[in-house]
Amino acid sequence: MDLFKNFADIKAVQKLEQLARTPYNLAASTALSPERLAAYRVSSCGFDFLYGTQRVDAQVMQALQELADQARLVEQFKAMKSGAVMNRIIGYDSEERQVLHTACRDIFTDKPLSPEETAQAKEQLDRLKKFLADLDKGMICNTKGESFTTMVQVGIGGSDLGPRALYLALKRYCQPGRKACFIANVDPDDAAAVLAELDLSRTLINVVSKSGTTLETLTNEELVRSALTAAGLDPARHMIAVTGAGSPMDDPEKYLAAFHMYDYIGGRYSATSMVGGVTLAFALGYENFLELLRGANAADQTGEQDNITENLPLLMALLGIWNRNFLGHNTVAVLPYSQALLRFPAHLQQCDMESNGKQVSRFGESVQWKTGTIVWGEPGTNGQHAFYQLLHQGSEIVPAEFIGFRQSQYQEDITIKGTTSQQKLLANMLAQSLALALGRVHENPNKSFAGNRPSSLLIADRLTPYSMGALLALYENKIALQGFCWNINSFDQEGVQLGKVLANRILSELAEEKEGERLSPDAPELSLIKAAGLEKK
Ligand SMILES: O=P(O)(O)OC[C@H]1O[C@](O)(CO)[C@@H](O)[C@@H]1O
Repeated sequence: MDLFKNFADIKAVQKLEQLARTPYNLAASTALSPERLAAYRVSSCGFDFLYGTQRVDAQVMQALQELADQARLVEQFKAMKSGAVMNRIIGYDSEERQVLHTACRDIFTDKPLSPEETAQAKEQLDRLKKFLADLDKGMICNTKGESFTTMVQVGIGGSDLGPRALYLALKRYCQPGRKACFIANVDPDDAAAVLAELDLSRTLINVVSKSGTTLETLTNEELVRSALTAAGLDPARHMIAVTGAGSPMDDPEKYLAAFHMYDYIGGRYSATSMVGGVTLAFALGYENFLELLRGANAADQTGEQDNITENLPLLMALLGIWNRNFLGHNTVAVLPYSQALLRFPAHLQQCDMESNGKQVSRFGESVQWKTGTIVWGEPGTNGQHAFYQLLHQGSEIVPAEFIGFRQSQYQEDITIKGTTSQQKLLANMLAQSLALALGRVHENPNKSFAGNRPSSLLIADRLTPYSMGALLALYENKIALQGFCWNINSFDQEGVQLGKVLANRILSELAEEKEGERLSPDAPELSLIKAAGLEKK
């Protein structure tokens, strides 16, 4: 495909390499002038993005725009949204799929970019709306005629992390008498702890797996089924499913209701499909889920702008590439100053690292440049009392992405010494960004801060379904745009397969399956089973 180009062959890359020899010094006395902080600011889909505390200047910004243009990033993004087969490795066996999670939220126009897929998304939304209405009207209820109050989502990876992060972020908006819980880990204690808290008779179990083959999810499905049976309940009245059309789990007979997602939606990009939709709409209400989609759609539209100062996900992507490929920083910390976003960094870890943790280009060649960044993070201010020491004075420079909101969600606050808790929270976020940039000169070396450490700030008025949807899609789009720039396939995950194969071999051995399927006596799996003390006596 002539849209694909190797990163190293892009002219702007050489220019950026030159510029990276003398990057902007954030610790210089006049570095953070009012003019700079006002100029390095972009507003989009309800967020203000402040990047005056990144190590960029006008020349770098110009070169990053050239990089975007020469790599045809926006064209690739539009091609993705319009249904081009972006999930592929040319010349090799690969998934060969479209990448159309954006179609799930392109539902607010008469002219969606991918009409067929948006029609499928709308069909699923209509079915969900009807299901929820039937629950409200009491047409679907337990055997005693009582309503369901809780939905437990059983799924893992993309079938858990995004939906869970969004639910926790928006719990404030739960409908009265509704809540959601999540079981992901095959660790039986995960399920036991969740189930112990529930009245199963008032609970719906939502089993979510795109492939319908994931070991953890299928195991937990059986575990929950047996818990229902043990409680004298009929699983057929309590269990619903979300799965890929045609997957082994796609058997409506087994479930009270079943919803579909499609192979053109990657697991880690599926939170705005039925994978997130069923649980979120049950707990938060259908209208709030639509608001989330509206916010995500706004971020998808922003991603079509050519100019990096009008295209926030592109700007975020390019600043990340500047830090990764040109300034040589290996990790990025995502630091939400919002307790509700506590699992958002975990979701981004999958979304980003499973997408861009690749070393083969879309031409099937080994890449000669750095790709995916290590993503991690925790909410502030808690993180300040944990790992920020390393951010300020450690030998590793970690670019930080701060996220904050001017107002709290619950609006229950207290003024102490003239400021509210929300102001204290935000003051800390701004202070951290400044401290990283400016540093401090001190005669005692142990008390001095070198500064000149990059960060950016993403600020909106409030964490609502709309702003959460926008935030989610800004990051999803940032990640895809970075993958396009690195010329890697951000939409497959071959790197998770080997571990699954080996786990299955170990499990066959532990299950003492038939002779022909047992491991040979010198197999490393067998030696490790013995060394770990897991051998059957
Ligand atoms: O939804 P599924 O098919 O159960 O997959 C769960 C997760 O497993 C993975 O394939 C990785 O093992 C993820 O990409 C995916 O989100």
